[in-house]
Amino acid sequence: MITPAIEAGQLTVSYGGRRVLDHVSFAIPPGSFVAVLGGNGAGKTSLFRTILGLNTPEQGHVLVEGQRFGKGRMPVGYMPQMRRMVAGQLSGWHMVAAALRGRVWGVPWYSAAERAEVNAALNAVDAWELAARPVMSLSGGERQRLLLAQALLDHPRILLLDEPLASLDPARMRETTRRIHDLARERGLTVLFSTHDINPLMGFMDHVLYLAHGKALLGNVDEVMTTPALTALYGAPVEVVRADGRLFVVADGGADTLHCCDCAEHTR
Ligand SMILES: Nc1ncnc2c1ncn2[C@@H]1O[C@H](COP(=O)(O)OP(=O)(O)OP(=O)(O)O)[C@@H](O)[C@H]1O
Repeated sequence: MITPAIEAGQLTVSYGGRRVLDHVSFAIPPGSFVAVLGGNGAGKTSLFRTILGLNTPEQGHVLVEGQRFGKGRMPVGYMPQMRRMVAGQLSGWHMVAAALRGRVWGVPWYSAAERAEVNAALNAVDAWELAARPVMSLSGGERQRLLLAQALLDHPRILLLDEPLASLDPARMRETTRRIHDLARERGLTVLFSTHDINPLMGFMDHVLYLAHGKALLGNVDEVMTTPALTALYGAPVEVVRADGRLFVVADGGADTLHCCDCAEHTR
């Protein structure tokens, strides 16, 4: 049997007794491109942080290529949500370089191999022109590219990307998704890609991992994005609507769009 890239077994994550993930189990096949969906507070970031070993599960486990985190070097690149990013006078190049493994903050010397690795990561996301610019002068989309370059350092086999489409306009969402998809296919990477809008990922993702009310459902788009499947997951009536070739998940009553088009670009 092929070892899953990521496997959760009865995974339970709580904060102060409040369960965010409640006995969640799934197995992500290696090399797959997975959209991680769910409304605000559904637990997407918590899941990523648990995979990275930054949260300790209350119960259950999560395995990366069959191992618990901390057992040897983990092949995982992480792109955090941009709102957690601290921008400053640092140039784009130095911001990416700061994420090199084993770097001591503030030490300005880089080996030739480290410089080559940073340059390669910047080139891979087409961000070479951002290398000399102060991060604080960059647009949201440009900062996203630097965060993605950071995640590519150290040759990961798995990428955890936390809302890489936040703050992008609709055309850029599609372009960014395509860039990540093509890069992942070229390198054989497994990608977990959290987003509030599934539509820019249409045609790119292999699976959807949908989180709601502490539970998770993994499958392909046609299995997960159905009214019965999501109603069962939420434990309350929701409707999956297709309109103009786009997918919407709407709570019963119509007013509350749970994800997709709750992003600023689509609610204006
Ligand atoms: N360190 C923490 N301490 C206490 N509660 C936390 C902590 N981290 C997250 N939470 C809570 O856990 C829940 C899940 O948060 P999480 O950030 O994982 O959700 P998310 O799906 O990524 O949300 P969003 O789409 O809004 O980014 C939220 O209610 C959040 O307030």
